[in-house]
Amino acid sequence: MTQITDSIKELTILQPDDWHIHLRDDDALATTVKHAAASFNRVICMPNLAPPVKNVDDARAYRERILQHLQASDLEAGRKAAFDPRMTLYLTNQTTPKDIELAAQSGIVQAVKLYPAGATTNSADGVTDINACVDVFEAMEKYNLPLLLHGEVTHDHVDIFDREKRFLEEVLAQIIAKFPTLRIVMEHITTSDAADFVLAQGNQVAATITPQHLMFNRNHLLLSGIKPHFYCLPILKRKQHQEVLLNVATSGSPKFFLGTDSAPHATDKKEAACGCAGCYSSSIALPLYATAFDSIGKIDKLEGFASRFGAQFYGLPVNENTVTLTNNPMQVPAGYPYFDGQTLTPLMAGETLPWSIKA
Ligand SMILES: NC(=O)N[C@@H](CC(=O)O)C(=O)O
Ligand SMILES: [Zn+2]
Ligand SMILES: [Zn+2]
Repeated sequence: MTQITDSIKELTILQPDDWHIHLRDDDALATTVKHAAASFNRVICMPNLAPPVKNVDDARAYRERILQHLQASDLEAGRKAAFDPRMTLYLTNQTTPKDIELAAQSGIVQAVKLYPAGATTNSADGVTDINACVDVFEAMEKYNLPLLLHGEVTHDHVDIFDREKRFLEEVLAQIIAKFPTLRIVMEHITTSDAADFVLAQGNQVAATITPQHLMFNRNHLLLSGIKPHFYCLPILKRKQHQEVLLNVATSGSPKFFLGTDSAPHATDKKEAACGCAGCYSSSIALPLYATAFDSIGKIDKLEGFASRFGAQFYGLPVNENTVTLTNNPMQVPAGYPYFDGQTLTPLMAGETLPWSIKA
């Protein structure tokens, strides 16, 4: 499907899906849904609302709120029909096998998300003891519902840059050993350790990769003044890790696929003495990924990563419509209007990207 024409530098690929996005709720949806639906067909909506999406009823109600904003938006009819928010349940210490059974039968819940308690934004209700989840993991195996992981340990004494690596050894390896057929996605991987770990497992274990972890490293966050819009969790790592992530994302391995982790926080919540974690990228995600892939001459690998491998992992058909990216530069907006008069600052605000979406 990938068509590259050297002279005009255009790339037409099957419509991508975003397998990890935060749309938030209520008034925030007026901004986030429009941006997501402009680029993606299926999106996996993360459940870390306050309160979280804990069961099928919550998921169904949240999905309805999302779809209402889609109808209210100015999208043309074709895109409306294709946009399909897929829901996740937030795993808590109280989640039961029955919740899993109902989720699997619902037709709208695509996966279950595990946040170690305290690991990231709105994770206070997350799991405190993985051993208490045994019957739930068994049910997920039985009903073939994947487990999505925010893969970081949370002990105070573990350095922030080591938390993902420690999770692989101390938590993920145990889960895989006990539940060998459970399908697992390590979300937003940030290290060569995670890439190697995922590669060493069977096909039931995969990973998503964000645009920021492909394009940036901790120098971008911390050198020449702290840059709050590069702050997300898991935190950006060393350049060596960035390079490995870019290599595996462009390798053609179906274990790695697109998940933006687009995580909106109003500008004044990011540019603050105690700034929130999360990069907003959904509106410019395709130009960002195209720029990252093209930076090492691998733009031809974008379609697999963005439009095929995620669907394949989740057992869904690939999309039928296409999107064309062009090597015409675009300027990233300085900000977007957000609810209650706030603004939202995207990743790379005000900067120029070499790739854009063809109208
Ligand atoms: N990635 C982030 O830094 N933040 C996400 C939560 C998450 O995905 O960990 C958010 O919801 O803000
Ligand atoms: Zn996370
Ligand atoms: Zn996330």
